[in-house]
Amino acid sequence: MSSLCPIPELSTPFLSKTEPSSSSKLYRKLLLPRRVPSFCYNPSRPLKLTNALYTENVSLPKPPPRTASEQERDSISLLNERIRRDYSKRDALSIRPVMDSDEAGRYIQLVKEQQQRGLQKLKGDRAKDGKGGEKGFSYKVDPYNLRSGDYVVHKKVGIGRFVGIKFDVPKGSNEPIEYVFIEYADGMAKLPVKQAARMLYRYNLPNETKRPRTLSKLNDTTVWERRKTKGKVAIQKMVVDLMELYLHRLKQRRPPYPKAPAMAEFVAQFPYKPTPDQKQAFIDVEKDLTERETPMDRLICGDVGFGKTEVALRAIFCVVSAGKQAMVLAPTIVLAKQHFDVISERFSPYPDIRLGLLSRFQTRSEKEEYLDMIKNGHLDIIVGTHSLLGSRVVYNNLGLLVVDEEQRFGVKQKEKIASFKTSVDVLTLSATPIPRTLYLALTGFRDASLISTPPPERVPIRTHLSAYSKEKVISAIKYELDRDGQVFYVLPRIKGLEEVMEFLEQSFPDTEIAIAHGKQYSKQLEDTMEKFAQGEIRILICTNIVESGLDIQNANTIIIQDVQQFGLAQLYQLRGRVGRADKEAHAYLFYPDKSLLSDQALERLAALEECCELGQGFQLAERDMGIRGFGTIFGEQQTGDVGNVGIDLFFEMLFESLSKVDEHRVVPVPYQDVQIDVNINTHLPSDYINYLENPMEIIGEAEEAAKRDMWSLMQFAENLRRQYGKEPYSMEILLKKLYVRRMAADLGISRIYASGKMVVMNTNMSKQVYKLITESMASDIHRNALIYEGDQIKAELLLELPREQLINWIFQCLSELYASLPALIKY
Ligand SMILES: Nc1ncnc2c1ncn2[C@@H]1O[C@H](COP(=O)(O)OP(=O)(O)OP(=O)(O)O)[C@@H](O)[C@H]1O
Repeated sequence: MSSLCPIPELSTPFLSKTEPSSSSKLYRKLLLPRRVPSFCYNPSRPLKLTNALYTENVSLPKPPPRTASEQERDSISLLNERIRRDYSKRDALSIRPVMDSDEAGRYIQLVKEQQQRGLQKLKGDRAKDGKGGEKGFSYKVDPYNLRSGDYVVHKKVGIGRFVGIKFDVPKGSNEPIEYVFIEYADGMAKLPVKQAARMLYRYNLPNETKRPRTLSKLNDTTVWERRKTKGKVAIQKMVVDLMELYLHRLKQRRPPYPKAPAMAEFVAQFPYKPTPDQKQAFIDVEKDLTERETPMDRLICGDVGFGKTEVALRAIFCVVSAGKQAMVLAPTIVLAKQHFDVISERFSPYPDIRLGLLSRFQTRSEKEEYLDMIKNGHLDIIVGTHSLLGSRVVYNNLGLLVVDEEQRFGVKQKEKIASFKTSVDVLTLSATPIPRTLYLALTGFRDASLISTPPPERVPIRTHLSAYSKEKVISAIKYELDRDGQVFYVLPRIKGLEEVMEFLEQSFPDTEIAIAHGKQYSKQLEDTMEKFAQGEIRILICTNIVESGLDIQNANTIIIQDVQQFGLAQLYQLRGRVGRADKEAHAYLFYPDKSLLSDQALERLAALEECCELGQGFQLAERDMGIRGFGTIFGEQQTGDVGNVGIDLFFEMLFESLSKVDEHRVVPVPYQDVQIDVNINTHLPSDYINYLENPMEIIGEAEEAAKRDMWSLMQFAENLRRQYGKEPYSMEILLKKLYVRRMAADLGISRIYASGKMVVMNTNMSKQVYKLITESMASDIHRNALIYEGDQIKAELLLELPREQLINWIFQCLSELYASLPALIKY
């Protein structure tokens, strides 16, 4: 038997303890050659050291393989893995705890007030609406608008399939009333129509036919409840990430820009009268730059062609006038070229402002020259694609980054863009319109300016919906070519493009026609697009790759074949390709044959035809846009959670979560103030102590790591295991106690003690937070044992547990509570 050796405890003296036999295998590792120097965890450089350990991994003594049961019961590893997952996600978002709770409290209040103003405006809008009804999003369905087969969501029961509406006689009456019949996995439900209108949500967007994984069960709603909770927590996490990013950004500092004296002149050179939304956006951006001390991170959101560019140009002028550089980032070289041309033109009266376009079509030496000019500050405005984000591009004095269509960049590039946000001002332009409702609800979370009205002289696009006919295609194209315009011809698939090409080449033999689709080599595609932009190609036969981006004022006819295969939002975006100047534009929507379309599809298309007024189509597609807009604002968090609960409930939960952001806040307790009154007196086996070499130091470092934060503690435990193998039971309990204290501190629990079968945790946690946390707990065992009473969380156990088992129980219970922490604001 191992001899036992007392070690100074963390807070209580060690107790002699015999190791359980199951862990005796673990001691085999003690026979392995020892690593010299001994465990070298350096509390002042924990991250660096971990990396070093990672890379040195090969030279470490390998712990003996662990049995399945050892692995299974290793709750520390499970917790560590989860923490690592959560942290790496937060790391990618550059979220770091940066403020104390008072400071955070003030910011949260600020965000809350801004949001309240947004919601107030929304109410005002509704009043203006005159009907008192909701404009924009309305969550509930009108049962009479449902089609047999549509998926619906009942908040209490879950996802079912709508069958129909029929008269039936309710119990205890002989008057038949109308019922909505819904099929569930285990039977049919009927709901009086009035009730259905209150209780039902749609699962899909109007023209989507996504199938849910399963239908819910009428007689067992537990699965549905779980899904709903999962959805709620996921949404809550997104909101918190957004909030934390915002708080983080508000901490950054830079001196405000001086108001450029030449600005008035620059403004006067804009040839148009700005729309009211543009005016507001100009004011917003100017305030961000010249009045605020935090770098700007503003989104300019508006439909294609609504005049976002001028907002960016004025920001550039302000920054460049102060002697700083501005970078304009576009997702493709064609768009970069487009921006370059516009900027060159607008800045032509200012020859001192030097402008460059970095493109991969440049020769190596040209590129080198450009890079040198950027580095030496000889270029003031640099336009280009993601190549501008590369490490070879060294800026001299970068002040502003303008990003066009950020959602079209890759993950790595977005991360790079995010990293700029802490030091330079960033203006993001997005052509994904955000529904006003969503925008207002999000006010306070992200700075955005909405341009929702088109420039005045824009002429509505004339939309023509009909069955496909070659004659109609020819006459539409002929009309456009005769007025020297250009034509987009869009098909839903690559297959079929060639066939259209043949037909058009025969009909218009002297016209330059080309094909563009996403599977082409990028060089070929960009060449084609460039030629189309230059007017060399007159007809572009393409897939929906033209859906966003291109601004070709001379292309004013778009033909969309097999229109039934496109989503409403897609059609809306596609149609927006044309009508970007003051010429009347035409959109021809062709379906193959009426008999092949469902009534429903036809009705929806007809709605698109009727909504030809500018902005009206937008209203029609608003809900659909909501999801994209949401992605734009949130940086495309996975909206996979939509599938769990359906679209309408998702948005309802989102709005609820947004409006309750300050309620979901946990104020951590300083680690030193947390009292764990469960006396564990353990002795570590002497073999292990000998093996550790410097056990007292290691224990001290463990405590230091726990004091610092969860990440450090996790790293400490992982390093310990990597170096010395899985610890013996007594050390595991010791570590668990540290974890318990750390988790308690983060959860706002100041004291944990046991009194008979009762475990009591004193906490500052609010009831709402407690509810959110416990609802999302994975195991019923812990959840069912917990009760919230004022400032205490209590658990009644079945029997009084021995102290080590009690620590195990508390460790498990807190680990589960801790899993919800990412969904909470933690300052
Ligand atoms: N207030 C205005 N009145 C009339 N025309 C305007 C106005 N503002 C901008 N324009 C013109 O409208 C056209 C489209 O504007 P702009 O390119 O800025 O749109 P955008 O919102 O940036 O679109 P995209 O998403 O394609 O980049 C340009 O030719 C621009 O000069």
